[in-house]
Amino acid sequence: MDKCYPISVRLCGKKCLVIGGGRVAERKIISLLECSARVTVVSPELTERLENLVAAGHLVYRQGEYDTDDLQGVFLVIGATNSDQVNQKVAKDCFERNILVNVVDDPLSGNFFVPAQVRRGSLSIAVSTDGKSPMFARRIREELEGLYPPEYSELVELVGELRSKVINEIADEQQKAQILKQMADGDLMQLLREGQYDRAKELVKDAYYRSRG
Ligand SMILES: C[C@@]1(CC(=O)O)C2=NC(=C\c3[nH]c(c(CCC(=O)O)c3CC(=O)O)Cc3[nH]c(c(CC(=O)O)c3CCC(=O)O)/C=C3\N/C(=C\2)[C@@H](CCC(=O)O)[C@]3(C)CC(=O)O)/[C@H]1CCC(=O)O
Ligand SMILES: NC(=O)c1ccc[n+]([C@@H]2O[C@H](COP(=O)([O-])OP(=O)(O)OC[C@H]3O[C@@H](n4cnc5c(N)ncnc54)[C@H](O)[C@@H]3O)[C@@H](O)[C@H]2O)c1
Repeated sequence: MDKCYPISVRLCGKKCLVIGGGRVAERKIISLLECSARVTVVSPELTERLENLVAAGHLVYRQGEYDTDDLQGVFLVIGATNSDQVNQKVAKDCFERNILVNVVDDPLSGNFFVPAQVRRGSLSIAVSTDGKSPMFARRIREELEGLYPPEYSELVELVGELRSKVINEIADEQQKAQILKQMADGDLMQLLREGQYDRAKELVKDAYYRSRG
């Protein structure tokens, strides 16, 4: 198979459609909602958690079986029914309309996979085996969770904030590049490996304030 092209897609406000309302659909819907997508689910029935999300107004529900008309104005689709035939039809309809589609029971019939991921605020680490072994992806994700604990979230925010300042405040291109490099240099990674998060933050701030005199 050809290599997949990894991207991070912004789904804020985008209309996403999930076909099927079972366990797998639930997992995918929750991660779409976390990315502020506008999600519609089409299924004869829903899990209890999905019912609660509908009742709370976080999710639009069309009760019934998949129909091609459901694809109108949709940016991304997940085919998550337990019927291979229905999932295949969803994939075919999406291909004809150039819509992004993920098929949960037959990876190669869609045009994207959903990777296992570690989220630390704006830092995301995605693991995919191109559908070859979801369990292997899960195991690697679990290992990465230990290597990149929640403290990384604050650090990434801090680096992002100071990076914007450097870009706005410093005109000299060479000096700019040098400070940005210092803000993420070898010592920083060593401190992080040792779990010294406060000292790591100080190092980043120092690199910035030294540059400002
Ligand atoms: C990463 C994660 C994200 C998510 O789903 O949101 C995800 N699967 C996860 C878990 C998981 N899935 C399965 C098991 C049971 C053990 C096993 O079978 O290995 C476990 C383990 C568990 O549950 O812990 C069963 C399974 N999965 C797929 C099939 C169909 C097939 O392979 O044909 C079957 C067999 C169904 C059956 O017939 O029973 C297919 C896909 N699953 C994918 C993603 C995509 C490929 C990702 C990649 O490139 O590696 C892909 C292609 C579709 C897609 O893009 O969604 C999530 C990690 C959660 C985490 O991080 O903990
Ligand atoms: N991608 C993954 O990570 C992964 C993991 C486990 C299983 N799977 C596969 O995913 C599929 C779904 O698994 P599940 O545990 O969520 O199944 P499930 O039986 O819990 O849910 C299936 C849902 O699809 C709905 N549905 C059936 N026909 C429909 C139609 N015509 N239109 C709309 N909705 C319809 C059902 O009402 C139900 O809500 C299975 O085929 C399973 O083999 C994938």
